[in-house]
Order: sequence, then structure tokens, then C-alpha cells
Amino acid sequence: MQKMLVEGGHPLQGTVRISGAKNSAVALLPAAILADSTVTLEGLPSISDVQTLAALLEEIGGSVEWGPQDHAIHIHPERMVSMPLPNGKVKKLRASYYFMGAMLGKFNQAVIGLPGGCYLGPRPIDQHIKGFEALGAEVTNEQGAIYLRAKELRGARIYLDVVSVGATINIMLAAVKAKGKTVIENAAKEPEIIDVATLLTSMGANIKGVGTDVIRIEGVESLHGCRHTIIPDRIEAGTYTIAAAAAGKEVVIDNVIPQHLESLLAKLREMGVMIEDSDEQLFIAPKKQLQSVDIKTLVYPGFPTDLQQPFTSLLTKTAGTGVVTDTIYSARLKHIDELRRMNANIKIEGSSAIVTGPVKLQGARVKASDLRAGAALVIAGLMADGITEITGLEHIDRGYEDMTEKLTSLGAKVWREKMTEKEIAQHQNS
Ligand SMILES: CC(=O)N[C@H]1[C@@H](OP(=O)(O)OP(=O)(O)OC[C@H]2O[C@@H](n3ccc(=O)[nH]c3=O)[C@H](O)[C@@H]2O)O[C@H](CO)[C@@H](O)[C@@H]1O
Ligand SMILES: C=C(OP(=O)(O)O)C(=O)O
Repeated sequence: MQKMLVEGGHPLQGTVRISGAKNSAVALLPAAILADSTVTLEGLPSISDVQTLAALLEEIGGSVEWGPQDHAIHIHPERMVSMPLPNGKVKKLRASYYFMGAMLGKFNQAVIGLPGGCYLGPRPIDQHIKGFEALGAEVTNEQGAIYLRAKELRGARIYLDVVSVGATINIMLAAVKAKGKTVIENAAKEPEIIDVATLLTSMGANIKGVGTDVIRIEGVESLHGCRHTIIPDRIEAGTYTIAAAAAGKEVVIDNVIPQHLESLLAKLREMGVMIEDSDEQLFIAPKKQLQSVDIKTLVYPGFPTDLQQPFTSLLTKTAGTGVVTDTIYSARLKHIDELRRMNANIKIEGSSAIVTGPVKLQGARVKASDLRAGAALVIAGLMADGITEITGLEHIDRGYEDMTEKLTSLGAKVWREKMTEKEIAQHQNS
């Protein structure tokens, strides 16, 4: 087990290239199950979530080949079968829930353990199940695994009670080969949903309205293989943009779609960060003293919940009081105690964090409880006096490709070390 060490006070400068989007990749891999010939995905991020999903595709009989170019995978689905995946790897990540929609869509049946992923408070999947049932599946929960069975899937009109990324994609996966027309109302509009629909359309699916809150799908008999290039990761791009505002001189974020980050960029400009954008790049140059702002997370195109934790770290150095409210995951506050350990002045009132600054953060031993808490602590470490030691790197590795290398190339002093037995025990008991 490793820890990350961050020595603060080395300003970031240079260019960082953004990888493919985690939240697209984790849906595109299971979507390949629906094809009857090879699906090639290009631009996949090198993260553990992708490795886990590729291993799950092999568990159900698929064959997976990497390369020859970096970040490309060829998924051969011809020998896949509806193998039960009750536990094991499915618990390592959230997106294993996409095996439900994809396997139901392909085989009319699936047995999948309940998903893992970041613990952000309760993360129910009732809307996914409501969608599968509307399409004609019988869904039962037996000893922690979801059993899905259908004689045949038939298109239906499904209104999502909660705008959900996962449910929207999962219902699309189950519906693309169902008989007749499916309408998903109150659908989520995140760019990753559009990316998944683009892949499915290249496979021969008939999907209209993605990117709006009503998606219409006309079921087709079969789906074929294709080649697809994934979109850049807006959350990784947002994380480095926030890091640049927190600890940068002049940083270029390369391979980004600036329109995907409008809510973040607007807030950073309000704080006094100078940002220029072009087709695929952002240029960030922060002022010496930034002003606090309030943020409220909302579904896309609102401020993303996945950037709330990194943004909270930035607020510790801004002048005034900033209120952070997460309306998607009201309990996504586990980074706060760790930031306090580093001298941050943050109060929690209800589901809001009230951050008063500017304070000089101090390096400390901290624990990443989840993926974006990890990113928040790395950003805090870049701003802090002294060395910050971060444990819980398995969370960071789920979603950030080569974070240590990317930050080092920007001039940060960041490295990994093997943890001692004593440190592992302390980490596990904390
Ligand atoms: C793998 C992946 O893409 N993960 C992202 C996805 O997670 P995920 O797909 O799990 O998030 P959802 O969009 O589904 O969740 C949004 C809200 O709806 C609630 N809800 C969701 C489904 C459901 O059946 N019932 C229900 O009540 C959730 O508790 C949450 O409050 O979107 C989240 C919100 O942008 C992001 O933080 C995650 O990074
Ligand atoms: C919450 C996240 O991931 P997951 O849904 O995969 O747990 C995230 O990417 O911030």
C-alpha cells in the first residue's frame, strides 16, 4: 500500500493533458456487451475503474485486447454469456451497475451484486430498477445481488423521479434492443450520456434527444461493432483547473471541452481567476488574492458535485466566506475534517460547509475517504506549508490517470512511498 506526499509551495506552471472521461469510459465498456462484433474504444483513461470493468468483461466470456495505440481497447463480445456477477469486483466501483442494463438488454437476464464506488451517503438505484421493470423485467434483490429476468423487453414511457446519470444510461442500455419505442422523461443531460449514446448510435441504435431531458429510443434487432473515441474528462480537467487557481502561476489545460465546464469557469472568474479558452484548451492565470464565492451543486449544466470537494480546498485561500452546498449528495463532506486537520476554517451547517479564508494551510497526515476527497487533499497539499501525507490512494487511482506524474510535470513536488506496516494499521483504523 502506498501514500502520496505533497510538498507545498512549488507553483504549478506548464501544460497538463487531460485523459478520457472516467464516467464515459465506465459506461462505454459495458455498452460493448450489446454488440455482436468487435467494439474498439480509443482514448480510455488508465485508471483502476477501467481495469476492473475490462476484467469483468472477461469474466463473462468476452475477450479484451489492449493497443496497439496507447489507451485503446478492442472488446470482442462474441463469446459473452450471462454469467452471474454476484460480488467480488462489482463491489469495487459504482459503474458495475451498467452490467445490469447491458446484460439485460443483450441476454434478457442478469445477476449483478450491488455496486460499490465512493461512499457519498446513500446511493439508491431505485430509478434504474423502475426503468428495467417498466421495460418488462422482473427484478428481485436476493442476498445483496440484483436478479433481472425478462421474457422479452418492450419499450415503455419512463419518467425518472430523480434526475440520475446512472439510471438514464442504464435504461438506454436496456432499451436499445427492446421491442418498440422507449421514452425516458426527466433524463439527465451530462456530456457522458451523450458520449454513450454516440457509441450506441455507431453500433446501430436509434436514439434521439440525448442532451435534452426527453430521450426517445426506437429498439433495433441487433447492434454491431464499431470504433469510438471517448470525450475528455471534464472532472479531471476541472480538478487541474482548480489546482491551477489554488497553486498555479500560468497553467494550460489541454484536451478539454471548455463548454463542459462553464459552471466552474464562471465561478473561478467571479473569484478573480483569469481564464482564456480556445477549442481544446484552457489558460489559467490566478490573481494573488482571490475572493470567496458560494457554490451549489446541481445536475448538469449546474456546478458538478464531483468538483465540490476540490473547490472547497480552493476556498480556504480566498478572502471572505464561501458557502458550499451539495444538493446532489448532502453527505459528501468527508474531506472537511481532513482539511480542518490542515488548519482550514470550515464550519458545517446542515448540508453546507462554510469556508472562511484566507488561511495558510499546514501539511498534515490525512486520509482520502473517496475519489474527489483525495483530489481535494492533493490540492490542499499543494497550497500548504510543509509536507502533506495522503493515504487512501486506491480511491484516487479509480479516477485520476497518473496524477503524481501530471503534477510533477507542472513543477509540483509530489511523490509516492510504500507505507510501513504501522502506517497501514493506522490508516485502516482511522
Ligand atoms: C459512474 C458515474 O457516472 N458516477 C457519477 C454519477 O453517479 P450516479 O449515476 O450514481 O449518480 P446519479 O446521477 O444517479 O445520482 C444523482 C442523485 O440521484 C439519487 N438517485 C440516483 C439513482 C436512483 O435510482 N435513485 C436516486 O435517488 C442519488 O442518490 C443522487 O442524489 O453521477 C453522479 C452525479 O453527477 C456523480 O457524482 C458520479 O461521479
Ligand atoms: C462519485 C464518483 O465516482 P463513482 O460514482 O464512480 O463512485 C466520482 O467520480 O466523483
